[in-house]
Amino acid sequence: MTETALETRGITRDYHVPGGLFGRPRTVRALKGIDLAVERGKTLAIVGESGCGKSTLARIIAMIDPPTSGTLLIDGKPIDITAGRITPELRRKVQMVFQNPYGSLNPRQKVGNILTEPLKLNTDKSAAECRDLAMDMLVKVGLSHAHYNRYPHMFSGGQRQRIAIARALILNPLLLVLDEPVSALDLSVQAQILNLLADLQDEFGLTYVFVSHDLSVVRYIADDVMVMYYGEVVEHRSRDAIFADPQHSYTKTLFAATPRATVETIRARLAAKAEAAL
Ligand SMILES: Nc1ncnc2c1ncn2[C@@H]1O[C@H](COP(=O)(O)OP(=O)(O)OP(=O)(O)O)[C@@H](O)[C@H]1O
Repeated sequence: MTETALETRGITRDYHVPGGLFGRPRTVRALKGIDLAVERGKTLAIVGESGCGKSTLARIIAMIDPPTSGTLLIDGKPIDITAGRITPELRRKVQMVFQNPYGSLNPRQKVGNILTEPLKLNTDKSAAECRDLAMDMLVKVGLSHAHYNRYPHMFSGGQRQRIAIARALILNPLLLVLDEPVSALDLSVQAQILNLLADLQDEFGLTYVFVSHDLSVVRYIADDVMVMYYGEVVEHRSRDAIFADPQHSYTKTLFAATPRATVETIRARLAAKAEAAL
């Protein structure tokens, strides 16, 4: 195990766009040489406007898509993402949580199956052991054993995202790539999921790459913040430094254009709710 859970060196990604009726085929360079490193147990937030390349980078880090050039290193080892080269052991180390908890869970599978399937496919644990691990994980993400035999449609958005997080954690990964994991949720539910992610990070020593366009969320969850603009990194510093004194003109514009509720507001609402319930 290395101290650097994730590193990228000069990652680029081109998309080939076929020509339309009048246009010629062209190549879009979505990532223009991304260098980053994330220490074990830390959270790197990636921010930037729509289309700057956040999701493209997230999918490369999660080994879902290959880069056009450059190197991805997981736990210090360079990864070859071409078909068939990712071993189950490597696949296990990086898991992804998506924005939409409604679309990312198979509606035909019970929660128990959703959680035990990765264990059955990737480990040689018995059915009973898989079931016990899934039950434990349900409790760790704030659900209960009674949820094991229910279907995803029987849950709220926040609960579904808890199931998606449980599925991501069941194989004991090193790194979670979270692509806008709370942006489809109500503000108070967002705060609950962010608190859960923070608790799980402490408990399991997880490393997070957290993609978000919401700076109040980033301020709450991140250790470091990387700002992207048209496929390039324009600023990458500690959260406190970047929020106190953004250096790049694009970062300044981005931060100035964010009148969203702060996490302090979310927290205050949660506290008020809890008080009201007493
Ligand atoms: N499959 C694709 N084919 C062609 N171009 C693509 C494809 N996927 C992404 N792109 C382009 O690559 C660039 C980066 O897109 P990407 O989705 O990574 O950005 P993003 O920052 O995640 O945006 P959003 O916040 O809207 O998801 C954009 O110009 C986008 O149009």
